[in-house]
Amino acid sequence: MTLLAFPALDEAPHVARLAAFAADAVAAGVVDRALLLDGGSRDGTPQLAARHGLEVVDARALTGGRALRGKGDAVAALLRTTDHDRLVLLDADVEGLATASVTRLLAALTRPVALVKGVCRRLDPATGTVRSGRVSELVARPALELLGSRLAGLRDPLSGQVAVHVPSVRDLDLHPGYGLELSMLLALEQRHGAGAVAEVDLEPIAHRHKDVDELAVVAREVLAVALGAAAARGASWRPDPDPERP
Ligand SMILES: O=c1ccn([C@@H]2O[C@H](COP(=O)(O)OP(=O)(O)O)[C@@H](O)[C@H]2O)c(=O)[nH]1
Ligand SMILES: O=C(O)[C@@H](COP(=O)(O)O)O[C@H]1O[C@H](CO)[C@@H](O)[C@H](O)[C@H]1O
Repeated sequence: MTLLAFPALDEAPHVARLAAFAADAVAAGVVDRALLLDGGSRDGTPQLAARHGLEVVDARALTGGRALRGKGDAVAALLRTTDHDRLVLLDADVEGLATASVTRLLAALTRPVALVKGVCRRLDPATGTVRSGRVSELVARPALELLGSRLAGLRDPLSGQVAVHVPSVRDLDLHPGYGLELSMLLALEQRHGAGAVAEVDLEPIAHRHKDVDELAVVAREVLAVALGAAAARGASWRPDPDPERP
């Protein structure tokens, strides 16, 4: 059984689109259930979703009322409590995807793959060019390279558009905030090898772009995961300082 969830914190402007997306995906039989995973919105997101007929799960109810520490905390709570064996996550603010994107993610979720990352090329409306996310380019991929991870070859390591095999990821040690994506990659690689992760191309997307101050918070949390992984490798581990240079 397959669940589609939109992790959302204060995403009211996107709710009508998400409700229509969810209805289409269920009607097409691509997923069995779809819901908005609310992380404690204060802008009326859950109420608006309910009015549009989109099921809402308050992530705080999944943690016994404990305050949430971020997206990773909400997603981990859903992973621990769902009885669906496949979960598709799509960021609530990402526009440009279609039901076919979900189909493509799920089609690649066959053993030994436990996590399929959707490559989300950002469409820059000003120039018409596409690129990956800034934290992916500047923090996550360099960190994966320095850690010697085979996953450094991923094109969009921090993509929030993913399909996962729930039993393979539900007890992984996941970062409670924006480090969720990198922590899931590294924990899966450690347990099952890099072959547990696959990537598929999705449509070019548009989403809200944080300014540098906001993005620094994301980068810090992603870096915290990388530093934790480095520490776990022990004193004998040394990064190759110039892995890319001739
Ligand atoms: O505490 C949080 C923070 C973010 N999000 C959601 O996680 C997704 C990705 O977050 P955001 O857009 O802030 O990250 P970005 O993609 O801009 O780095 C979005 O759907 C957010 O609404 C969440 O559910 N809980
Ligand atoms: O990669 C990134 O730099 C950020 C921001 O992307 P942009 O440079 O604003 O397109 O977005 C990603 O990282 C977040 C934190 O892990 C994820 O939650 C997003 O889904 C992902 O798109």
